[in-house]
Amino acid sequence: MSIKNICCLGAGYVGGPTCSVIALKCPEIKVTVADLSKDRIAQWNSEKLPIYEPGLDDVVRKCRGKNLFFSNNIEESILEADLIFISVNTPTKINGNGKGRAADLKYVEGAARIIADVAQNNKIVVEKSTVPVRAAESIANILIANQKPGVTYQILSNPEFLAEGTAVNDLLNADRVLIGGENTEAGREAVEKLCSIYEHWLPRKNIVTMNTWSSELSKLAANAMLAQRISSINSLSAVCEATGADVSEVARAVGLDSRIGSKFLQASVGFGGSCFQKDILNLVYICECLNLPEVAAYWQQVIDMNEYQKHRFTTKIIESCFNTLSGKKICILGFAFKKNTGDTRESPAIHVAKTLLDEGASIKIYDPKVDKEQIDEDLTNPYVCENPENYRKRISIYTDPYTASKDCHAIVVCTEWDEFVDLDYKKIYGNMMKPAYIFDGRKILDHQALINIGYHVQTIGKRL
Ligand SMILES: NC(=O)c1ccc[n+]([C@@H]2O[C@H](COP(=O)([O-])OP(=O)(O)OC[C@H]3O[C@@H](n4cnc5c(N)ncnc54)[C@H](O)[C@@H]3O)[C@@H](O)[C@H]2O)c1
Ligand SMILES: O=c1ccn([C@@H]2O[C@H](COP(=O)(O)OP(=O)(O)O[C@H]3O[C@H](CO)[C@@H](O)[C@H](O)[C@H]3O)[C@@H](O)[C@H]2O)c(=O)[nH]1
Repeated sequence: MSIKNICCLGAGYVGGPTCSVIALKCPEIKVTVADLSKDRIAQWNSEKLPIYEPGLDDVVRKCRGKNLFFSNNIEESILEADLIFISVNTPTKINGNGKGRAADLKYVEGAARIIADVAQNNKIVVEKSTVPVRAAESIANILIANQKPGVTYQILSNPEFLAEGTAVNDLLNADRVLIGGENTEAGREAVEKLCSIYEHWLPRKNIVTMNTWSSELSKLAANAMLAQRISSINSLSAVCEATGADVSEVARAVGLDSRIGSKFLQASVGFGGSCFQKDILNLVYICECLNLPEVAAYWQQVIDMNEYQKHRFTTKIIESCFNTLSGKKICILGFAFKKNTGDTRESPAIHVAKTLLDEGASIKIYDPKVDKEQIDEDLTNPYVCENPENYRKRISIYTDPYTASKDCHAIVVCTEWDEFVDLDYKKIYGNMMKPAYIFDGRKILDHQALINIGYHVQTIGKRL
């Protein structure tokens, strides 16, 4: 029997867009995205979705209320479903064993327990969250230990590779879909059923099936290798600054080798986002637990290089501004971890803002998609600052870049939003303190044009 009813536990950056695209491409399947959070579900059911993703509004508008539903009724959604995606968050543990490195599987476990409690008939349970290798075994253990008579489960691994800011396009045109399952008749049958969903819009050759543990590890490996490229080019950006080479030219030359390729070689203030750091730390932890310390140290270096890059960038700002920021006003352009998203998780802008605040500066922030409340939460939570009021009185948030930069000593570009490229930098210069500095952490501006206006310009991987 083919899949008629899908439920997804977790209406976040993955569950929401993934299920919206499934609903769009599989009109005969009822798709319900269920979440514990009342606020999040209310937003999914409103005109303003909880996440900003280009193209997502259209997809949701086409399907919502027809075959796509967002609900807090988790039990009912599970009861009705033939196939259940677990798409809950798997953050880095903040307490206990593996603190600061291991993935916290409490939400995955919670989801498995609800399924075990509620299920009355056979279910295919699909691990979509990014998890440590062999997590599917833990899910299976919970389900089997609580199994009701006549109910059977198949657990599949189906990691998600979408990137924020391009999620809809990534889902519609996925390079590959991975599906890991058991090599038994029932396992292969479950894999086929999941394949048939993706085959509504992707060619079969893009759907790769493998054993469950390979599928789980491939997700961590893909993120580790993508982040490794960024850390590699960022490490070379330091060499460029010290020698007079230009990292964009080096990246172009290296990327033209078809064995290397040109993607993910953009030097920057450092990578951010909810995945790279978390997933590499998870990989490092797994390697340590497997008694592979050399492998753990190898991947840890990708994170260390990212920290070094963020630190190098903020040090450059402080040193350029006569080694003191006390009483100075600095404008931060961009707070999201990359363009075309409002997500700020692990954004390098948080590191930049914190360092500038700790140096005594006042900061004026503009980002086209990040809410004021989010910035306040990011900069005043206990992991970032000890005295929120001391920070708050020196943070202001603006809805346009011209007011944000007025009377500032420096502008720091933290996110590569397209609109920052075409600002009227002459007008901005006129309203800034002199000497006026620009620190381009994303290498998106026309540096020579800025120098001609009168700015002091610094960027990554190039001496100006
Ligand atoms: N964000 C990305 O771009 C991305 C891409 C690929 C993979 N991933 C992985 O996908 C997973 C989800 O990431 P995300 O960014 O969507 O997280 P998120 O925090 O945006 O969303 C997770 C949602 O799960 C909900 N939730 C937690 N426990 C639940 C339960 N028992 N039942 C129902 N809902 C529950 C939370 O309330 C939250 O709304 C993570 O493992 C992440 O590593 C993320
Ligand atoms: O050449 C580059 C490419 C990216 N970045 C930065 O790296 C971070 C991550 O960017 P990106 O990978 O595009 O976005 P994510 O949404 O974090 O997506 C990554 O993490 C997801 C979650 O696991 C995976 O599904 C995706 O395949 C993987 O690309 C951002 O801060 C980017 O600015 C650079 O600095 N230089």
